[in-house]
Amino acid sequence: SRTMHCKGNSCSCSFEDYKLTTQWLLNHTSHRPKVAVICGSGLGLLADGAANKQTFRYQDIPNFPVSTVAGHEGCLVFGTIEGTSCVFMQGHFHLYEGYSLCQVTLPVRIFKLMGVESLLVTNASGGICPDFKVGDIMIIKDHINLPGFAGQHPLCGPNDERFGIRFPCMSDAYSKDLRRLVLEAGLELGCNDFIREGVYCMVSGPNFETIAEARMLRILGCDSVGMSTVPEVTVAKHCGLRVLGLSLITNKVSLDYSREEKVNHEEVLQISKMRAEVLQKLVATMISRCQQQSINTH
Ligand SMILES: O=P(O)(O)O[C@H]1O[C@H](CO)[C@@H](O)[C@H]1O
Ligand code: HPA
Repeated sequence: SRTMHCKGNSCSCSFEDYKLTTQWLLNHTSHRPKVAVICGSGLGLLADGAANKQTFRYQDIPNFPVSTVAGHEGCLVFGTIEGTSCVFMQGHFHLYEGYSLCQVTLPVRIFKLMGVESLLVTNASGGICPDFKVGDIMIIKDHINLPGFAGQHPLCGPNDERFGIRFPCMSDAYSKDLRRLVLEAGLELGCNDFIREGVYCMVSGPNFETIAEARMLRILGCDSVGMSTVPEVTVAKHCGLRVLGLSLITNKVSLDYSREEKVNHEEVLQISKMRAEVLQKLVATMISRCQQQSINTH
């Protein structure tokens, strides 16, 4: 059943909804993932390196939304990378698809209930920082939740203490340790000259920004802009997951009326494909290292 209860901007899936899906997955797979990876637009290939794969289509998983956007396969893939059990979402959900933010973030809470400890989120975004180039990988240092400012927030509605507290702290949403580890991994893999760090801003989409909007975002301190990730990260932080965010700069956002380039989704997917292999190596390295670090610190 697809039993989400949404009233206005307050959405709540009941604990039983999350439990039902979790139990269904636990009954259908023997994998017990410790790390979850959300693959952004065109980045489903990140799951390719996993061994002992078991794939479920979103439409076959009870309560799961389905992907409606090109570049999002709509599959949940369990597997292992260097002995670490993990799960990949090949495709994630967006506000612009018409989903409520509790549907968008439903998988995160299911991962938590399955025993996941770390979440690696990836996405495609437009570069606002003038120093960024197409193909750069931006480690997300922080975010701006623009829809959240307007009340489109996944934690609106009754708070379920079984997941987390009413007023979660967000000043440390992106783990400092994981950011350091990914910088080290990037250096070892020889991709440090296109790894950056910055602030990601979420807009609802689905249109790309006007030039005036892009200029506003730059003044607000945004380095890149996209239409996803922030709800999932917020819900992950609320329920105590460690988070790493990697944003692939697929286009430069126009900040200037004299520029003629016009962004489109095909270009976004093309750049994602181009960088998928290197991102795959980075993500694979991070899966084993972040789990190792988590074992060492507990
Ligand atoms: O889904 P992610 O990786 O964020 O992709 C980005 O690219 C798409 C637009 O081309 C939007 O979905 C935007 O959010
Ligand atoms: N704007 C918003 N979302 C995006 C962009 C962009 O320029 N590129 C990829 N996702």
